[in-house]
Amino acid sequence: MSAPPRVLTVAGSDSGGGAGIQADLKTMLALGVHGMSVLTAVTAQNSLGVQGAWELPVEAVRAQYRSVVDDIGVQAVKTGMLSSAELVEAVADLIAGTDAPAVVDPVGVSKHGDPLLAASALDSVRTRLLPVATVATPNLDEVAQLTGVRVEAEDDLRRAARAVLEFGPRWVVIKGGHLSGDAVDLLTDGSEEHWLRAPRHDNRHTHGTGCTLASAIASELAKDHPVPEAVKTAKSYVTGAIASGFALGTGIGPVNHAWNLPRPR
Ligand SMILES: Nc1ncnc2c1ncn2[C@@H]1O[C@H](COP(=O)(O)OP(=O)(O)O)[C@@H](O)[C@H]1O
Ligand SMILES: Cc1ncc(COP(=O)(O)OP(=O)(O)O)c(N)n1
Repeated sequence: MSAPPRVLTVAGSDSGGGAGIQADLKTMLALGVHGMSVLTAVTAQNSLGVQGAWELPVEAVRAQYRSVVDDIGVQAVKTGMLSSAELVEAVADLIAGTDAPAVVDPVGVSKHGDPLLAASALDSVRTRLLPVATVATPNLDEVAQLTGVRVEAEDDLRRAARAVLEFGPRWVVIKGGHLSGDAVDLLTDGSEEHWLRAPRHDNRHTHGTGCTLASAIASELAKDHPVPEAVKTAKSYVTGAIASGFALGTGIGPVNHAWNLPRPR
């Protein structure tokens, strides 16, 4: 049996299993690729928010990355919570030396408003990480933090995309998940535009949406699909996962990563 495409997530752990490394690996399994992980931080997290976060030393992050890439190899990399400027810069350098597409989810804060990136790391995201991204996937809060552009309506998405592209990613997906009405995202490389529209599901259990979309894009890129096709497939996957997100704990439950499998939960 031949090996499936290999995808590496460089991200933090969510003890509740809805976002972070756990969401990434579940997404990768559901989309038929071999998921691997470089842990950057550990969070104590549940349906109510983040109760604590601890960063790993930069040498532990580098060592995990080298172990995976030098022996097993990767067809795509995805980044999530990177926590500090030092980790952002180390990961940007590692990606720059890897011959594989990189999906950068510039995670800033969790859905509950808990910070997952130090304010002092924003400049490193702009100048070191975004330039090595094949696809960057900021949400509207991250767009505002990184560029100062405030998106209040679908009409603002194009301006937001241009502002992010100034930092050098090849493509950007501006996620309109925090607007009202249809869930509309804009994918563009500055010349092509793809508007990705899905019905908004009135389901409060949406923990992990951003991690899931970015990991799904990385999984499809690892299968050698072009960026627009990869993002469209990823959008359909995350939409299905949101439609069947379920209650866990007393707060916001996770999306359902298994919704597309032969025996969904
Ligand atoms: N209620 C919803 N119904 C359908 N799609 C949604 C909903 N909320 C978010 N999305 C979609 O989920 C993906 C992740 O977006 P978003 O939730 O904004 O990311 P993040 O988790 O980084 O804040 C996007 O494709 C967005 O359009
Ligand atoms: C460890 C960790 N990484 C990333 C996030 C943010 O995940 P996201 O998919 O944006 O989902 P929400 O937190 O917004 O529901 C996280 N919470 N934890």
